[in-house]
Amino acid sequence: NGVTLESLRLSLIRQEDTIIFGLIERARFPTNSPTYNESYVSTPTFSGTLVHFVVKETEALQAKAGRYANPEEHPFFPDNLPPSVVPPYNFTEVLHPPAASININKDIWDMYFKKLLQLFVAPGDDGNYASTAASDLVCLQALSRRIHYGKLVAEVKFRESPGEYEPAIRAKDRDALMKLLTFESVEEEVKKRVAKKAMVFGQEVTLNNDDNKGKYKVDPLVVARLYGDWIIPLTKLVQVEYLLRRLD
Ligand SMILES: C=C(O[C@@H]1C=C(C(=O)O)C=C[C@H]1O)C(=O)O
Repeated sequence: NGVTLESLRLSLIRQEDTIIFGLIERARFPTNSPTYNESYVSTPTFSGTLVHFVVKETEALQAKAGRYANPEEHPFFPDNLPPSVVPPYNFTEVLHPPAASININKDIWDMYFKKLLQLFVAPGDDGNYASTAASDLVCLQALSRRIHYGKLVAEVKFRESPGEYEPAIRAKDRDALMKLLTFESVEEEVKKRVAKKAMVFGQEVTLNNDDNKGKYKVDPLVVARLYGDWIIPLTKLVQVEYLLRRLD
């Protein structure tokens, strides 16, 4: 049905733009720590941080609009989501059905708030907590989509050489699967390209073009590091999880 490793890689490349613009938008605001402080929100019906509140409420709305009927979308708070009010679209089934049980958004959430944020956001507080939470949501959804794309990538790799993957799947050998699905040269290209995109997208555009040399809205080296240390490893984790269920 037309899905190839090449077409999936092109989609991952396009998703880099979304992720980098998301980071640039979040970096407009300083840390704004009340966004992440449980004592800041007071309502009798919800206890948690403002960002938790915004993500949960937005997901409920988007679930009604049919967002999670798409197998490429994964909610951060899947419990008690309201049903969709729109008719189902007939998405082509590419994935092996047990794929639906894989959702590593808990890991993505922790990575984003405990590791990533402090690497590209300046300390400080400007009071824009609602906008801060909204831009965190955009980043989280873009990262989640990219990382769970690993399911499709793994399916295509499996179809290309089932004979190589099957023994490792039956042996539940995670290390062997990780080796099989890894393409180091592709990862190196990804890291270089995202650093370059961060330079291009994150420069100040002025008519007088020699003003802003070397000043970027998000540090290109940090973007490469986000990919190398977190985004790529989690995409590969999804691939391993998918492959382990591929013969169920
Ligand atoms: C996604 C792929 O699988 C692995 C993960 C990569 C990534 O997350 O960018 C890149 C190369 C592979 O090691 C791929 O092969 O394209």
